[in-house]
Amino acid sequence: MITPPTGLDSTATTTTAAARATDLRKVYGSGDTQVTALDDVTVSFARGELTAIMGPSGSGKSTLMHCLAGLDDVTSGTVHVGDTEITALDDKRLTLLRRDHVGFVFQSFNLLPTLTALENITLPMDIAGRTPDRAWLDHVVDTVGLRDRLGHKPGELSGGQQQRVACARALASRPEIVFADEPTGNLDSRAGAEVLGFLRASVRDMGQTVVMVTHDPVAASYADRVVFLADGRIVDEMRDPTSERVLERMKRFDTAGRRS
Ligand SMILES: Nc1ncnc2c1ncn2[C@@H]1O[C@H](COP(=O)(O)OP(=O)(O)OP(=O)(O)O)[C@@H](O)[C@H]1O
Repeated sequence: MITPPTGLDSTATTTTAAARATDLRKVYGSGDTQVTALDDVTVSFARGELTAIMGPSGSGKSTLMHCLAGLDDVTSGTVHVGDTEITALDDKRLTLLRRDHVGFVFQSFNLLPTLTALENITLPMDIAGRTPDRAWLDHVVDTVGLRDRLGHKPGELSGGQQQRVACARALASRPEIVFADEPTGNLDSRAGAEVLGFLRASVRDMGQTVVMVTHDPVAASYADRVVFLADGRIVDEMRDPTSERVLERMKRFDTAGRRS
């Protein structure tokens, strides 16, 4: 196994969660239009695990991920990435933390069309003025199976290959944690399975930590753990999920009300 990513600070212990939220509250708007998207959420994401976040539409999944990743501010409560309380950082430090310690995979790939696959993969590090660790980059490229596609532009790649480029980009700088927002939402089931297999492998073989929002019970079955949200609260969790058990649990939201 390749050495797992290191913590944000050299004193971090391996028992520290890769990310955690405590009493997290997020309220949008005010007065009549006020929406409580997150209602005192406390949750922790252990290192070296793939966690899926599931729940009905509007339950707060994206808001939770955005707050955990420092992409959205919080109304109250705290978020830590490794040992760093990101809710206490000013904008400049938060930007640096996101750049250096957090990886992102989006539903829409978010690749630059004029750059090759390899240039897309190394772009965040190029911007940060960091030299990629060659051995690590090779390992990532081989794991995603892109070696013979590195010179291709996104338009010359299939959707699944583009998403694998996006995964490689997220992992190339060995972030503390990777957040994936519906990473298979735009892919057919075969390409989706490839991307999920790769995310799984990055956890198993590289010790990576991945948190993924998904609507798909099959995608969730790749996770070590599923966290279920409803009405902005964590209402359940499941370890070693199967797609059948996840589907059953999701059906209870439909039939027995959101807080079942
Ligand atoms: N920028 C915003 N302004 C106002 N309300 C918002 C905003 N973003 C989200 N919300 C509201 O917060 C709640 C949670 O939204 P969120 O997008 O986190 O849910 P979700 O579970 O990710 O939904 P979906 O599965 O449909 O993507 C919803 O009621 C939504 O309408």
